[in-house]
Amino acid sequence: MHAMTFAYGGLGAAPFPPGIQDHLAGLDGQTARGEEQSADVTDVVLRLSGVSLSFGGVVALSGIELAVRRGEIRAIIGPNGAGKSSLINVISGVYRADQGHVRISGKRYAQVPTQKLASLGIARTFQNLALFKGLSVLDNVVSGRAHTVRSTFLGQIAGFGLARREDADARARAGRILDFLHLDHVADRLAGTLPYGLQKRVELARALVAEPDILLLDEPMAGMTATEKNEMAGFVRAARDEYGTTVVLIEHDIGVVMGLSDRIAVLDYGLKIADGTPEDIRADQRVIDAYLGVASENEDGEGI
Ligand SMILES: Nc1ncnc2c1ncn2[C@@H]1O[C@H](COP(=O)(O)OP(=O)(O)OP(=O)(O)O)[C@@H](O)[C@H]1O
Repeated sequence: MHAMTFAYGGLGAAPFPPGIQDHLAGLDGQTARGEEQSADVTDVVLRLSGVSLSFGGVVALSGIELAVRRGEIRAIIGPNGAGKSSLINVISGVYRADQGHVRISGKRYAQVPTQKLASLGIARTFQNLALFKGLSVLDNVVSGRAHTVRSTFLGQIAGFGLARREDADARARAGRILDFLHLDHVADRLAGTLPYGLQKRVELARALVAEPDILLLDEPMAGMTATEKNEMAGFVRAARDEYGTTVVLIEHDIGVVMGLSDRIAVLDYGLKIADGTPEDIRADQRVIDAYLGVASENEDGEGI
C-alpha cells in the first residue's frame, strides 16, 4: 500500500508516494519556464490561430491565439463562462471554430477530426467521469489502447496470434501505468465502486496508456478534496516528467494551477486577456480585475 498524501505548493510536509517525490520538486512555480527561456517556436506542438466560436448570439471565443510547447504544462483558466470548455472542445474536435484553425504538430485543421484524435497523438479526460463503471479498473485502462489494435474482430473473438499478442501487450502497458499512478491495488475493482478521486485517476491512467504526445485534461481536479487535488497535481507533473507528455488543462482551482503549470493563458468573456508564467499572471492587472469582478460570486473564495 502506498502512502497516499502529497504535499505541494507549500501545503505542508505530508509523505509523498515513492517515485513521485523527485517530480514534485519545484511545484511552487519557481521552476516555471519563462517565455524568453525557451522561445523556440519550432517546438510548438499545438497552436490555435484566430479561433472564434459563437453559439447564436453568444460569443464563446474571440480571436484566440495559443501556442503550446512540447513537454510543457499549459493551463487555461478564467471565470465561469470565459470560454475554457469551448476552447478544449475546439482543440479536441468536438466543436468546429467559426473562424481560425488549429495546428497539431504543424498540420492545420479547420476542425480537428475527433475520431482520429488518438492517432494524432492526443488523449483527453472529461469533466464528468467517462469510465466504464461496470468494468474493472484494468479493463478500463486497457480500453485506452483500442486505437492501436490491428487484429480483426474475428481474430479477437477466436484469440488468433496477433489478437492475443496485442491483448497481452495492452495489459502489460496498462499494468505499468497502474503501478505508476499507484492504482495497482485496485486493478481488479469495478471502476464504478471506487471513490471519486480514484476514478479521476483511473481516467488519467486510461488517457496515459495511449502514450499521447498531448494530454488534454478537462477540470482534472473538479469535485476533489484538497488532498486529492494535490495528489492529482503530483501525478500530472510526474507523467509529464516521466513520459515527456505535453499537458493542456483547464481548471477552476487557481491555487493548484499556479503551482502546477509552466505557462497559463487566461480567458475572460471569450478573449485571451493574459498569457505567461504563473508569476506573470499573478501580477497581471487585467487578470486581477477579471477575478475581482466575479469575487462576490465565488463561494470558494479562490484568490490568485
Ligand atoms: N452548447 C452551448 N450552447 C450555447 N451557449 C454555450 C454553449 N456552450 C457554451 N456556451 C456559452 O459560451 C460561453 C463560454 O462557455 P464555456 O462553457 O466555454 O465557458 P467556461 O469557461 O468553460 O465556463 P465554466 O467555467 O462555467 O465551465 C458561455 O457564455 C456559455 O454560456
